[in-house]
Amino acid sequence: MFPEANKGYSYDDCKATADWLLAQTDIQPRVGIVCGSGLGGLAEMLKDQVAFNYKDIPNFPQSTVHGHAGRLVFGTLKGRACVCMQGRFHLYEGYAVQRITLPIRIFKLLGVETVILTNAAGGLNEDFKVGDIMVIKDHINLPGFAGNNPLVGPNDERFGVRFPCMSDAYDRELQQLGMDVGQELGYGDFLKEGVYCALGGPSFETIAECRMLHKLGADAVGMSTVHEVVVARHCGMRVFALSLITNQVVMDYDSEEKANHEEVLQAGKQRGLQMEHLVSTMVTRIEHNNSYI
Ligand SMILES: O=P(O)(O)O[C@H]1O[C@H](CO)[C@@H](O)[C@H]1O
Ligand SMILES: Nc1nc2[nH]cnc2c(=O)[nH]1
Repeated sequence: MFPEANKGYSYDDCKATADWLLAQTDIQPRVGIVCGSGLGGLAEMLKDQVAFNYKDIPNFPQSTVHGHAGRLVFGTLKGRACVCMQGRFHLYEGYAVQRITLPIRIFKLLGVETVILTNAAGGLNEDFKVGDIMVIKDHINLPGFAGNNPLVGPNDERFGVRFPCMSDAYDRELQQLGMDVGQELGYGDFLKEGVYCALGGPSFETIAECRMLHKLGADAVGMSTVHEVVVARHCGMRVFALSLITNQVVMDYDSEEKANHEEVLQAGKQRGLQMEHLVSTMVTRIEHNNSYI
């Protein structure tokens, strides 16, 4: 049964990688961060860095997408111990969904309690503009509808239960904290909340697909994050996630606009600093026992 679903992704495989990492750093991270396309600058903010190239980490996949550096960085943000993925993995790179999410299980075994994810996404909500930052309140996992869920395969109870709840996937207190911190930083004009929908990619959406996703209740569309969130929640970590709206999707047959990865990276450059500031301020407000200050 499930011949491929557990190859290299077992509890013992994850533990071996986590132990290998812990043996090489004194930093015991409580917060794990995943950086989206063009948003890896956040990792540079970490002090006392101990960094690993993905290619040097046993059992780790490799980054293949421009804008994803492929480094795992341990360090501190204003004294809080963190680990940061400077580059994530996507279904369209050809990895099994269990492999894409392997680092999230490694986060858990490193002692991470809270996961913060960022991504670049297309805006479906007509009220959104390029450069808006969306606090994700929920998601639609379209690959999951078709059975492409990272929890497919034998369930290891050491990670979590067979049928995990997802109605509380995005921690409500952290969402509130994100909105409060955003307001404090003066980001009110471009801070939004909404539902993120993931597709497999790598092709961007057709006009009909965008119209359909909008009708389904999605505010932003991308090709990542939801798999990581499912795995993080399965093993009991709290989740906070942000989308940077890097482009407005095309909904109109008269439009000449064409989505492309360069504009996605460009928007990341323009709003990257504020995203980094929002995330780093949040980190300083999360206590190690997962309450907030
Ligand atoms: O979700 P992240 O990794 O931010 O990347 C987003 O940007 C890329 C498309 O430009 C896709 O990979 C999409 O998912
Ligand atoms: N699927 C998808 N991913 C994105 N990532 C950044 N922009 C987009 C978009 O418009 N569609």
